[in-house]
Amino acid sequence: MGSVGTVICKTTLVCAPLMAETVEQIMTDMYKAKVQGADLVEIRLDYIKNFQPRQDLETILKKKPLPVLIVYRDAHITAEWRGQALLLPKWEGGQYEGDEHTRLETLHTAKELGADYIDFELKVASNLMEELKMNCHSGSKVIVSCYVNGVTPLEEDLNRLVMSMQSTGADIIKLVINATNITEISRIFHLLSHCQVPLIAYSIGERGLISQILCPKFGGFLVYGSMEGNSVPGLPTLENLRQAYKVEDIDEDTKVFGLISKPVGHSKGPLLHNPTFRRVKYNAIYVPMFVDDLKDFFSVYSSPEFEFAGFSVGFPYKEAVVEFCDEVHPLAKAIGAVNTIIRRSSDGKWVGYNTDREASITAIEDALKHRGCTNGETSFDSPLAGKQFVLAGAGGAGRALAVGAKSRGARVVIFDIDFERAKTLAHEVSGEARPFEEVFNFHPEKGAILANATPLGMHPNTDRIPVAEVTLQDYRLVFDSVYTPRKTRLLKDAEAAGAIIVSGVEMFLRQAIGQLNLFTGKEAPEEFMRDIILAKF
Ligand SMILES: O=C1C[C@@](O)(C(=O)O)C[C@@H](O)[C@@H]1O
Repeated sequence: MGSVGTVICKTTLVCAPLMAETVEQIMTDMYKAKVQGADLVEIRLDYIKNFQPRQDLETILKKKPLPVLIVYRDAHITAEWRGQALLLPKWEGGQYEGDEHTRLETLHTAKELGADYIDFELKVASNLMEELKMNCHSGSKVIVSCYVNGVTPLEEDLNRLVMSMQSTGADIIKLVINATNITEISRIFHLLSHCQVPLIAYSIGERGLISQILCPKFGGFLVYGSMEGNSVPGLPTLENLRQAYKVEDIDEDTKVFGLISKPVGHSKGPLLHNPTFRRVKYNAIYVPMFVDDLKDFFSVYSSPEFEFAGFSVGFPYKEAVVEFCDEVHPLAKAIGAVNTIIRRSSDGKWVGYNTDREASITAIEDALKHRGCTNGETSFDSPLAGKQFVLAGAGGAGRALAVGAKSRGARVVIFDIDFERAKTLAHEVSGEARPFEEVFNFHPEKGAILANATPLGMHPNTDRIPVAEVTLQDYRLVFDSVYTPRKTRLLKDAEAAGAIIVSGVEMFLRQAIGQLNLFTGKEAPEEFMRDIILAKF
């Protein structure tokens, strides 16, 4: 798709919205935004207290270290699109309570004083355009903006809306939606690829994040990034745009990979995969994809026009995603869970893999070996052989652990809140399922291994552990597949009880190494990836 559209902008700009209450603070923030990598700033005049239009604009525009986009939002502004009230999203919401004439006069003054861009809402733009164009001796560009806060219009309706915005004679168009499903973002990608005028188009919120990060691939005019310490909900930070995603390096040929999960914001995948792609000189980007419905997601994004090249699959989709793969690697099939999908370049088919199994089991084995817990005569025997392996959670991650432990000769005991699910998995690994109610009274064999594959312990449930604390002393090793936080409460308690502990970070790193090999077809730089993990966690 990136290749078929009319790509207007060669380089997408990064813009920091500033909402300070004093002109002094705006000046300070402008310099900070520049240091943090912004190409321009959007200044919200309506946030300035005791605003003196001409005087304050002169101060701001005379000394600006970066190009400036001026916005002056009315507190009551709504626009009409097909009879539906269009309200502003919160961070874009206006503060100005005065009369409309003064507001528009102020925007004209900003233009006259040399603001680089001025934003007019669609509702007022049509009447103003003639006047603005006649008065075009200043170099300011006019942005005509519109915010759709209700249901995202269908593609034809969005096209019509963009055309009506275009017909105002705007230099640049800005359209903001509030997507309730990631599939709605595909409409933004279409618009960005095909619009004849420079376009700023994105959705706010967690489901909309990809519209912002991938905007350079589809030729968007600018992307917003919030400043450090000033983060705006639903916007990426300047730091992430510049350092993790390096949006300046994204072009229409950049391959898109993403993590399909819900929730997704906790993942450290983008911080690990993106620098690694650059390290191995692979033109790709890895983004969080907040997915509500796998069927909808694949029905829209399987289309080759979006050029999505592969996915990591996280909680809670590792088992359900199997049916959306055209082929599944035998190992993943045996596990019944997929955490990696790639689009095979020869035929465009989705092929599913599992890199969790080896990642988790080798992390546990290496920790045991490191502490001298070998088993059997030769170093080829797994230290897990013959051990009791107690597993909490029989979902996607639990399946990988159970099948892995069984392959190493361990005896698996499974707890899951869903007893049927525990029984099914136990049957597959010739293990034993126990009702969840028993988990807090369950006393393992001395020297057993405990693995948590439930989300307990992960934010926001950081205080919870999946077994009774008193039983922890019986375990030789405790593993937690949760990796945010690095040391969960389970691991802290287990360490205090004398067990060897293995953090989910180790599994996370190893599964990502396996994924990177599959994503790029190149050998993953393991030391480089390990160093990132050490620095970022
Ligand atoms: O379990 C995990 C973690 C993960 O979901 C993440 O949070 O980045 C990514 C998955 O590939 C992996 O199997």
